[in-house]
Amino acid sequence: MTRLGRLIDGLANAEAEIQVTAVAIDHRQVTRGALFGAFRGARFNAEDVIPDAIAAGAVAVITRPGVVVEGAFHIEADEPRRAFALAAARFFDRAPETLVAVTGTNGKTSCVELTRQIWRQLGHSAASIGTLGITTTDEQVKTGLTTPDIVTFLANLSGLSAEGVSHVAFEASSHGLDQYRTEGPRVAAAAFTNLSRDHLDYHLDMDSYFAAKMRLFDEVVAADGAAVFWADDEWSDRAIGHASRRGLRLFTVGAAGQAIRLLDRQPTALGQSLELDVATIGRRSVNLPLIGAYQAANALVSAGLAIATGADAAAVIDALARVQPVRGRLERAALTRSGAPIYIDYAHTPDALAAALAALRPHAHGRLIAVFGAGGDRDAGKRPAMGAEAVRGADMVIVTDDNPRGEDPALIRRSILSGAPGAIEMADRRAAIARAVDEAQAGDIIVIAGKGHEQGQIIGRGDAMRVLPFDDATVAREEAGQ
Ligand SMILES: CC(=O)N[C@H]1[C@@H](OP(=O)(O)OP(=O)(O)OC[C@H]2O[C@@H](n3ccc(=O)[nH]c3=O)[C@H](O)[C@@H]2O)O[C@H](CO)[C@@H](O)[C@@H]1O[C@H](C)C(=O)N[C@@H](C)C(=O)N[C@H](CCC(=O)O)C(=O)O
Ligand SMILES: Nc1ncnc2c1ncn2[C@@H]1O[C@H](COP(=O)(O)OP(=O)(O)OP(=O)(O)O)[C@@H](O)[C@H]1O
Ligand SMILES: N[C@H](CCC[C@H](N)C(=O)O)C(=O)O
Ligand SMILES: [Mg+2]
Repeated sequence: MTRLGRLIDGLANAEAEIQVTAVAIDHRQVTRGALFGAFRGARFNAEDVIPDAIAAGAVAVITRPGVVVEGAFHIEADEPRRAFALAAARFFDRAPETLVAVTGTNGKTSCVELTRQIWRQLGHSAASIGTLGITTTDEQVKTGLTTPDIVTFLANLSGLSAEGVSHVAFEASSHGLDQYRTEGPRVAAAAFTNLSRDHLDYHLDMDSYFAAKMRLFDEVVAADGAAVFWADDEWSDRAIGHASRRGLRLFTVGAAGQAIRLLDRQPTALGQSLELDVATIGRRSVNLPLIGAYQAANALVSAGLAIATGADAAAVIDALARVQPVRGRLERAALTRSGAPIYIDYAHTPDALAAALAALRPHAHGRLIAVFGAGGDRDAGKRPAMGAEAVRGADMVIVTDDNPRGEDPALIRRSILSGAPGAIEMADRRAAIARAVDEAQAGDIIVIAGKGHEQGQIIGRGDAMRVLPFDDATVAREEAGQ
């Protein structure tokens, strides 16, 4: 319980004394004494249910200007989601001391997980929040979204802090940034991995998509904070420009990086050796136990985040030699009877597919066989480009289903196939995996992309939506006879 005056500045005496017992953004979760944020969304307009929220006990309501609120104190704000987030952050009060955020089209989950692992090796109590859920040393709890809604986010940060977690890395998705899902607590450092086509169903064009991500550097990270950039992406310089204009401390990593320069990278059987030039400590060699250029990039961004928030650079670089693979990201799940390894990867964009195939290519003495699809009710324009990257990077391509949601799966496959001449179509994902297993010879590699850690196929939308249990790694093992 707290005074409204502690959550919102500049209130008159009477309003400042209103007692607030909870914060909510869904009218079905409003309890007596709640501060309610009523927002217009893509599917629902919560402004229509303000009377219900007040009947349920809301004592104050934040909305955009001009909305009618009767029977509770009304706070009008041009950016109501932001105003609510800032008030809610004060309500929850406590958050881990060191909070860092990662944005970018691909690599967010990998980076928050690797950053958590590095911190843990350095002896900190650390957690990550993102697509995999909330991960601590002891457990993983699912949230359903990459960036949870603001109330879930703040409540979890408060809970983690109460459990003694001092360091948290979280994924800032473009949807999350656009909807102010992570405002409020002090973010000490923010990182950018890369930008390529995804989510244009929501953001409409690449410039708007980029702009949504740049809010992380323009507004969310603390003014005296740090910004870590993968320097080798075609969008990196523009992103760095945002951080420079804000006066953030810059840490660039990669072949063009200043803080950690990647001098050389050589694949080894189970990983890769990296030659680095690290600011303040000089040249270092490290054996990273993860394969592929993209995983080296994510490891360096994660190292950058740890160093930028005060960790000892030499200890951080040493920690890279002991990181564990990230679930569903180039995870080696099974071996076929003919001896071909089967990898599971979460590539669901054209760029990610290219990166995953490039990562595996040096390890394939024979053919690279790719099995993948594309999600329904998501950016449709990426589908032919995913097909094109698959036929460019693999020797055999099998197009199948991946969460068709409310769309006709045959049309999704047809769209992918329009960019993938010569690809095989197999609607049923298990049958597609079985076909790949059947085809693979010794020396070949199979990659099953798009679902990574996911545990189901999402079919239908709205009330008709169902999730059929499906785990690529389990099916791969079963079809390989393991
Ligand atoms: C497009 C999108 O991002 N939608 C998310 C967003 O919706 P929205 O704000 O438009 O909400 P809405 O459902 O229209 O409702 C508007 C408001 O009314 C409230 N409400 C709603 C219903 C009701 O009965 N009463 C009520 O008060 C809601 O709490 C909300 O505040 O906020 C909702 C509540 O937090 C989310 O559930 C919803 O996620 C949908 C299900 C979703 O699929 N989101 C995906 C696309 C997403 O966010 N993905 C990103 C990136 C993925 C990645 O690349 O990793 C992610 O961060 O996960
Ligand atoms: N740095 C990178 N560069 C290019 N591709 C990458 C990079 N990191 C990851 N990928 C590809 O993207 C896939 C997803 O990686 P990850 O889950 O870390 O990204 P994400 O940004 O969290 O994705 P999402 O938007 O779904 O949350 C990987 O399986 C890989 O195929
Ligand atoms: N976070 C991403 C995951 C996509 C994974 C893929 N399996 C799909 O369903 O499209 C999204 O919601 O767009
Ligand atoms: Mg993610």
